[in-house]
Amino acid sequence: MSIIKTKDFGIRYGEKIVLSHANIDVPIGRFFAVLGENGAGKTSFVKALIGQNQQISGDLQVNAQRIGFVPQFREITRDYPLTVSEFVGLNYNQGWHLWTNSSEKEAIQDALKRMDLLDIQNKRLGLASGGQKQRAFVAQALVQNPDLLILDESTASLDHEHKVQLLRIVKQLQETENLTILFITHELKLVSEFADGYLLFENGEATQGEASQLQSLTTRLTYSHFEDEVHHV
Ligand SMILES: Nc1ncnc2c1ncn2[C@@H]1O[C@H](COP(=O)(O)OP(=O)(O)OP(=O)(O)O)[C@@H](O)[C@H]1O
Repeated sequence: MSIIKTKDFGIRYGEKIVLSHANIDVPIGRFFAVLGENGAGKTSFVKALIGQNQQISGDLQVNAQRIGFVPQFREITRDYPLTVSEFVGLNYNQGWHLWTNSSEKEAIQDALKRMDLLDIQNKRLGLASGGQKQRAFVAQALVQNPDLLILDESTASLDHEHKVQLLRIVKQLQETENLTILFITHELKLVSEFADGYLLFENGEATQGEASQLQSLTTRLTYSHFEDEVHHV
C-alpha cells in the first residue's frame, strides 16, 4: 500500500515551474532518500506533502495519519534555556497550558527513549552536542507518533560518526515500527547504506528507484558534479 502517491503532480511559484507531471509511489514502511541538486524542488515537494504549498496541480495522495517534519534550520544558541525534554515536549505547550499531563509526559519519555536521549533529558539543549541536538529535533517530531517522518538534511552539520549514529537510529525506527522515512540529503554515498529507495528531483521532473540503483546513481551524480567543477575552472 502507498503512503504517498502522485499523478501528473506539479508545483510552481507564479510563472516558475518547479515540478511537472510527477508520478510518484512511495509504499508504506520504506526509507526513501530524497535527492537532487540545490533548487531542484525537494523542499517544495515536502512542503506540498505537509500542506504548506498551495500552488500545486494534479493528484497528490498522502495516506498518513500524522506527519513528523524535522526542518533543515534550527537556531539553538548556547544560551537556549530549555532542557532537552522540555524542547521535545514543546508542541504540547501552545502557550495556554504550561504543564504536560501524564499521557503527554509518557509520549515525551517514549520519544526521548527512541532517540537515545534519556540520559541527557535534563541537560540544556543549548549545551548539547550537534548530534544530540539533531536527535532532539527528531524526538520532537516523534512525540506525536507520526507514521511518516520527514528529515530535511538532518546529517548536514554532523561529523561522520554522528551522521552514522543518527541514520542507524532512524533506520531502526523504520524497521521496528514500520515508520516511513523521507530523508532529504546531498550525502548520497552515506544514505545509500541505509535507504531502500529514492526520489530524485532533476530538471523539473521526479523519478524514483530502488536501493539497488542508488549505487549507480551515486556514481552518475558524483561524476556530473565533478564535470561541473572542471567546467567552472
Ligand atoms: N516561496 C518561494 N517563492 C518563489 N520561489 C521559490 C520559493 N521557494 C522555493 N522557490 C524556488 O523553487 C525552486 C525549488 O526550491 P526548493 O527549496 O524546493 O529546492 P531544494 O531542492 O529543496 O533546494 P536545496 O537543496 O537548496 O534546499 C528554487 O528555484 C527556489 O528558488
